Amino acid sequence: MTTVQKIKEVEDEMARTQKNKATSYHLGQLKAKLAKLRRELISPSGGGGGGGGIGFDVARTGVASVGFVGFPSVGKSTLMSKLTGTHSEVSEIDFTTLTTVPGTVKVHGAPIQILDLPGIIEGANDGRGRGRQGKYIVCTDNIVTDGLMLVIAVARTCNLIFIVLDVLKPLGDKKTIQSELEGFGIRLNKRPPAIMVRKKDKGGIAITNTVPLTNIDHDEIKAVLSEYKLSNADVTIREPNCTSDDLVDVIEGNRQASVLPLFIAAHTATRVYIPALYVLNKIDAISIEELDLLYKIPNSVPVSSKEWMNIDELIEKMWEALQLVRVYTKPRGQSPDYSTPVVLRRGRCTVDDFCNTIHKEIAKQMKYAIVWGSSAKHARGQKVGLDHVLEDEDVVHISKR
Ligand SMILES: Nc1nc2c(ncn2[C@@H]2O[C@H](COP(=O)(O)OP(=O)(O)OP(=O)(O)O)[C@@H](O)[C@H]2O)c(=O)[nH]1
Ligand SMILES: [K+]
Ligand SMILES: [Mg+2]
Repeated sequence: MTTVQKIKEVEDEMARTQKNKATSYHLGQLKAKLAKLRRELISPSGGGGGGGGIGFDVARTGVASVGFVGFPSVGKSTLMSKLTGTHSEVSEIDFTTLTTVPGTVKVHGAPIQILDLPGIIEGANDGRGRGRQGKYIVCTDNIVTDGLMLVIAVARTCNLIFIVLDVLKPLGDKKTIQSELEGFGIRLNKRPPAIMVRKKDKGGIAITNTVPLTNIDHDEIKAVLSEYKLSNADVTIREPNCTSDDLVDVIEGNRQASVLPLFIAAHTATRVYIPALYVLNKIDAISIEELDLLYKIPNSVPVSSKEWMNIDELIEKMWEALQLVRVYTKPRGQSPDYSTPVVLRRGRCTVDDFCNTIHKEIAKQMKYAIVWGSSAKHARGQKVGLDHVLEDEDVVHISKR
């Protein structure tokens, strides 16, 4: 049986099983099994097609990347071509784009890589998906690429995902795409669950919760743990409305950190937490009243790629979601260089990060730095060390020994 067939079997069994007290242990086991099988599918050795080939290893440029994910013909390539000036084939025929097409757009001085991707579809039996594992296959010349695996593999490495939707098609598509990505460890607009699992040598399973357990019970927790062969562990749950999926995420997320005791902090290994924007395309084809309703969808931006409507708002939202920090260099006795900012990411924007981005020797040579801008205490500039956290549009002078 292939991994895909095994996944299908577990999914079917989960669909057949009603959630109640008597089944919660069994459901917990199934959840964990499913997570393990999906991981197998995306790992290079898993034979799922996730391990490379055309389009998987695009040269990465720019300071951050945005991947375009959506069903066929929603207008991904139209948007990408117009944003970046790079040609990516457009047509009304589905599956026009067959591989990753990179382009670059400069936003507020920072080059951002845009990755146009093939359309993905749900389900197998509509005659379009053919080949290896039955699902989501795109064929080019003699090369067979597993389209979904390509999209998943590239999307996992992006700093932001645009889920592109066609406003003329049912917006339920949003849910479908989200759950496809979720199934492969991509968490959109979420943070790692506040759950800690600490492995011990003995003492069995001890569960502590600082919030009420509304969506998971002790049986289900134990079932998930036993699937991962954890028979002695302390589990601390601070996540409100924690589910067995959250628990699986945390355990899967830490799978590779085999050092004991095992402190399980997510956002490692197989779970990735990526911000997403829902780009509602083709608004040129709907009425103002319909447009008003669209504005109520969270994290969404209605646009028309073809008619270049509301693209400014899209670029601004993209900029905010990327959380980039531009820092301008000021050489001694000269004015700051505003033309080429050093671009850092929020959370990794200390003076040390700034130095290392320029050259790995600079931090060693630095005596102190002077910072002007919102992170500085005074307008005349503040003398700081390597630990100082910079803000967007700060100006920095590095004084060397
Ligand atoms: N009315 C309207 N049509 C659009 C818009 N954007 C794209 N289209 C049309 O939608 C069709 C599909 O556009 P593509 O850019 O090829 O779509 P895609 O999502 O890249 O498609 P695949 O690569 O096949 O997945 C084309 O006929 C475009 O001209 C838009 O904003 N408004
Ligand atoms: K198309
Ligand atoms: Mg396309």
